[in-house]
Amino acid sequence: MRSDTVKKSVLVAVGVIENTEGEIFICRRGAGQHQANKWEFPGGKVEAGETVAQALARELAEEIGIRVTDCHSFMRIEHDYGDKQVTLDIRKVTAFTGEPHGLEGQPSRWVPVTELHSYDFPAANSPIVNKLQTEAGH
Ligand SMILES: Nc1nc2c([nH]c(=O)n2[C@@H]2O[C@H](COP(=O)(O)OP(=O)(O)OP(=O)(O)O)[C@@H](O)[C@H]2O)c(=O)[nH]1
Ligand SMILES: [Mg+2]
Repeated sequence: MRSDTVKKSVLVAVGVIENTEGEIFICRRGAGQHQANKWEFPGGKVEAGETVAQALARELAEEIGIRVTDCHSFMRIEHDYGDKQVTLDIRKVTAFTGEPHGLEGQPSRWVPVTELHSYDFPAANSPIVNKLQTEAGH
């Protein structure tokens, strides 16, 4: 890449959705997607004119059919995959209506925080899993 070329980062709204048992909802990415077949926290790209909170609400309605009623900032991660640079703005979703399920045919499940490390997530996600485990006292 030429040294005067500035790589453009894709801003992504990501939801760490927690239930009352302290489990986290994760989905599996599709075979044709970037970071194919990895597990992820649901979310997607922030579109022009949207705030991160609006994008998160839209993505979680579209992908897993819930309505977010309470969330707060959890962390922000910049990561360069080489083929793509992403900025993940991660929000912890602590209240919602509806029961999350994969509306786009993607596998999904609730996972105890202590088991998250055994799932194959994109490399950018490691700090998220580490912070969740630290917060849970593990
Ligand atoms: N949703 C989500 N995206 C992630 C995570 N970790 C991570 O690196 N990403 C990256 O963020 C980027 C955008 O996410 P996305 O593919 O869900 O975007 P989207 O829902 O708008 O998808 P689309 O392009 O199929 O419409 C992808 O390059 C993906 O690899 C994660 O935990 N959740
Ligand atoms: Mg998505």
